[in-house]
Amino acid sequence: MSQQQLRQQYFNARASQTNAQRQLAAQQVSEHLLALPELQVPRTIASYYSVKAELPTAVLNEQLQHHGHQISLPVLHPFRRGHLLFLKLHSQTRWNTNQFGIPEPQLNVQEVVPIQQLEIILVPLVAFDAQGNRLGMGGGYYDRTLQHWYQGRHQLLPIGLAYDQQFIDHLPTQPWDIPLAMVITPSKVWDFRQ
Ligand SMILES: Nc1nc2c(c(=O)[nH]1)N(C=O)[C@@H](CNc1ccc(C(=O)N[C@@H](CCC(=O)O)C(=O)O)cc1)CN2
Ligand SMILES: Nc1ncnc2c1ncn2[C@@H]1O[C@H](COP(=O)(O)OP(=O)(O)OP(=O)(O)O)[C@@H](O)[C@H]1O
Repeated sequence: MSQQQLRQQYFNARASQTNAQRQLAAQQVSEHLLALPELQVPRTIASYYSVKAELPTAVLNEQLQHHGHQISLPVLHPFRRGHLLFLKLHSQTRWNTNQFGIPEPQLNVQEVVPIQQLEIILVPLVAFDAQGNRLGMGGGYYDRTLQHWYQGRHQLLPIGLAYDQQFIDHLPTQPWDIPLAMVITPSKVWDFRQ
């Protein structure tokens, strides 16, 4: 099956969840995440603003903040095409909608969190496999973000958030794909680190 056919199939799997299933799944994923040893001290975390059929992050982001973690959200880079910036989320955050219809904090250099400072990055995905490979929306945004992390040697834990139905045994990989360290679903915490 082609990458595009896989994306369509798993896009449909994600979309088939009812609202009640989505909220329950988000709560279960949130509990697994907050229980990780890595989150027992305050962390600098990049999350995402969920849209459409994605695993909802609104409650999760609030709970993370409530536990003392600093949350930032992705913003499409104004001139580096295909790249993301991460901006702090707080009660005064002003919002824009990007070209994909996704809300993002208004660009303000003072709110930018350099990738090198991020400790954990929560990644949306369409499908993931048993090696931690990820199929995304096809923009390559997270591949580019994680590549920065790979090249610098700083610690960053990329964690995918997903429904159980997004699992596939084996995804075809591309040379630029960088595997996730973990994926959290309602029923399981997948840890792909040795
Ligand atoms: N919530 C969320 N934020 C995110 C991502 C994501 O996947 N989810 N991204 C992950 O990279 C980045 C944005 N990348 C994107 C890349 C492509 C499309 C896209 O092709 N959208 C289709 C609509 C798909 C649909 O039918 O819902 C489009 O605009 O035609 C969207 C986001 C950064 N922020
Ligand atoms: N590190 C990189 N450097 C240059 N180009 C890249 C890099 N990563 C990805 N790309 C380009 O981005 C395009 C989309 O990649 P891919 O289909 O793997 O995206 P994705 O991981 O599904 O999307 P996203 O991360 O936005 O959710 C590819 O065609 C590739 O050319």
